[in-house]
Amino acid sequence: MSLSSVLLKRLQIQRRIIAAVNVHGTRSFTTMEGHRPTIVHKRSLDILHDPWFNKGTAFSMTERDRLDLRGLLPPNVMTSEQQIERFMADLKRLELSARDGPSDPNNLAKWRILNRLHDRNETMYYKVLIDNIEEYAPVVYTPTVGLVCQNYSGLFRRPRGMYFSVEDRGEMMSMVYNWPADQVDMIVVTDGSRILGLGDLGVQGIGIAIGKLDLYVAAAGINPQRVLPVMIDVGTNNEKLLKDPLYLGLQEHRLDGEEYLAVIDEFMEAVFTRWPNVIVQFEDFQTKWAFKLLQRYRNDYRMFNDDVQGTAGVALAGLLGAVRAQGRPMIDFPKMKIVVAGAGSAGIGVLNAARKTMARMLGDTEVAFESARSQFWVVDANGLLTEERRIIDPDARPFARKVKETERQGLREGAKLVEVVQQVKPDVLLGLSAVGGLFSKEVLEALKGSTSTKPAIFPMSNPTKNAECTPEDAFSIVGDNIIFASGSPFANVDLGNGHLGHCNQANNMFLFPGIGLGTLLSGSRIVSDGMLQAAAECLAAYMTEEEVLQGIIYPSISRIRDITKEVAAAVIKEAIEEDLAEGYREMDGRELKKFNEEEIKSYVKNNMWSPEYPTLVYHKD
Ligand SMILES: NC(=O)C1=CN([C@@H]2O[C@H](COP(=O)(O)OP(=O)(O)OC[C@H]3O[C@@H](n4cnc5c(N)ncnc54)[C@H](O)[C@@H]3O)[C@@H](O)[C@H]2O)C=CC1
Ligand SMILES: CC(=O)C(=O)O
Ligand SMILES: [Mg+2]
Repeated sequence: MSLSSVLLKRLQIQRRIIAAVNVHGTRSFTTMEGHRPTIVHKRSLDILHDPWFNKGTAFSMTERDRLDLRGLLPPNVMTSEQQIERFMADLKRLELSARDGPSDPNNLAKWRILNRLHDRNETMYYKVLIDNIEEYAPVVYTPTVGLVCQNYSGLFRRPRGMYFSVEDRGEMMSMVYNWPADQVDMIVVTDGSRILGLGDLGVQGIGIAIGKLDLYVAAAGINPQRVLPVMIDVGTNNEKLLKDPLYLGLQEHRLDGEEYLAVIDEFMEAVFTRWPNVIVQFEDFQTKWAFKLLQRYRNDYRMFNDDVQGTAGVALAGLLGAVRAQGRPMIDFPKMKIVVAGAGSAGIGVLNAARKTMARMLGDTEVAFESARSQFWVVDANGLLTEERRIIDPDARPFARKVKETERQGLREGAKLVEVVQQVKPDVLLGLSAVGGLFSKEVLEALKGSTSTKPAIFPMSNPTKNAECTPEDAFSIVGDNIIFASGSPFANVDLGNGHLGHCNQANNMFLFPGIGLGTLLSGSRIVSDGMLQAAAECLAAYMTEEEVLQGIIYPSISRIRDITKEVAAAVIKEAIEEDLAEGYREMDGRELKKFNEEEIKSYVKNNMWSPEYPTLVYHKD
């Protein structure tokens, strides 16, 4: 063979590799692509400073030669296992030095160490997170992420994600091209106006978008090169931040009305123009805007609101679990008496979903829908919500109790939570109020009068300090025979009789990653109500009868990758049934529609990214 034909042959091979990589993106889906190398367009220090490609001391000698890395790393080549061993020893050192167990400053220090790893080597970061998800989800996600957001100005080192501000009006369409990835699958966007139960944290809310996307990678196997955390800075109404000289965001009051909508509209148009297949998750927008934005965009864009829709599905799964845990059939759900404390985006989302499900079980008629309404008592900052309330948020209005009903029950407009619990004797007491300790000793004492054989207590507010009660209080005051599920994680409680009181975590993390992944892989242009319902039902059915009877109504977080896979498959199946599935990449919509349940599950599994180092090959731009 002549030299020119050898060169030609090489060029052809190289083109084939590049074509394959262009189809599949720069980082391999290991399960789909085996050991196909990844083509990179940089070398030397640029590689080491790029967390997407960096492997640190794990670069092999041949790779070091190929990528001009010789001399830039210590000579000892390590395996990824050795690297993680070294890293974990560093992380664990904190625990050894904390005599009184993990405290807040300790968790912040852990977040810092993990964040530094995230900055320098993404593959290793996600391997650590996935392999130790139970231990570190509470650090990268709730509760510690709340503390991180509160302290973000001090913790900020390297930027992550994109920031769009009021000052960028008219520029967003071009700004999106500053992001280096040609493909983005998942955006989590916040305006920082209601971060967990911590209120308006302005630009510092970016931390929650980062934390949610960490779960997208760890639980749903979304490729970390294709996620984008976004902060839309329209100012803040947090007076402390407005005066703080170290604050990183715009120091002006929040934009409102049409001007605010114009900024969000511009952002949506820009991201969907550059990445038409992206999914946008709205996160922690104040209630005032959460519903309006959802209605504005949900029929035209691939988007959903996690606090309204994700939380609704997770709570619904828990409510159905609570029925099963009493040994009753699911069909008894419409008989449950439910007191909800909190009528914000999360509370109203849950109420709507639960009412619709009850109505469906009762025959799906208007009469059924009306009758389901009477199973709910809503208590907000002004007490029991009735039709006598002078100003009612339109989204909460359908849940205002009728005056006559209220009188019959010995209640009245504005009645206190404790009175409502005393009179109603509910099966479920659910908190989405963001008020820590709201389920006080008196409220829990009142719940002892519940007509349920196993009352359910759901203090769902985040982070931990905002939980409406602790499991210790719930079990010690109401008794051992309860179901407990909180938004942030708590350790199981020693009941002192050889038994443990099980603490479930009722958090939308069990749904949003699967909703996002399922929508992505189905290729549906919208996130339909049916897809969300399918996700909730999948979570509700995930726990076995035996587990549920023991009060275990949600999976342990160690199973989050598995439940996410199941949820994603359920979402795809529903998208197919609703004729919404258009396919994803090489998977044509028509092909997808032929899949049976098992085939859908393996399709999901095969498309989940795993943190393994690909072999890197340099190619000039
Ligand atoms: N576990 C989970 O997956 C989720 C938990 N959440 C949590 O839910 C909480 C609320 O979120 P949003 O609804 O968006 O907030 P929001 O601020 O819009 O709503 C709070 C609601 O609580 C009510 N409230 C305030 N004080 C009260 C009191 N003393 N008694 C009864 N109600 C009272 C307010 O009137 C309002 O209706 C936050 O802590 C958030 O972290 C939100 C989404 C998901
Ligand atoms: C979990 C969550 O989304 C929240 O607390 O806002
Ligand atoms: Mg949220």
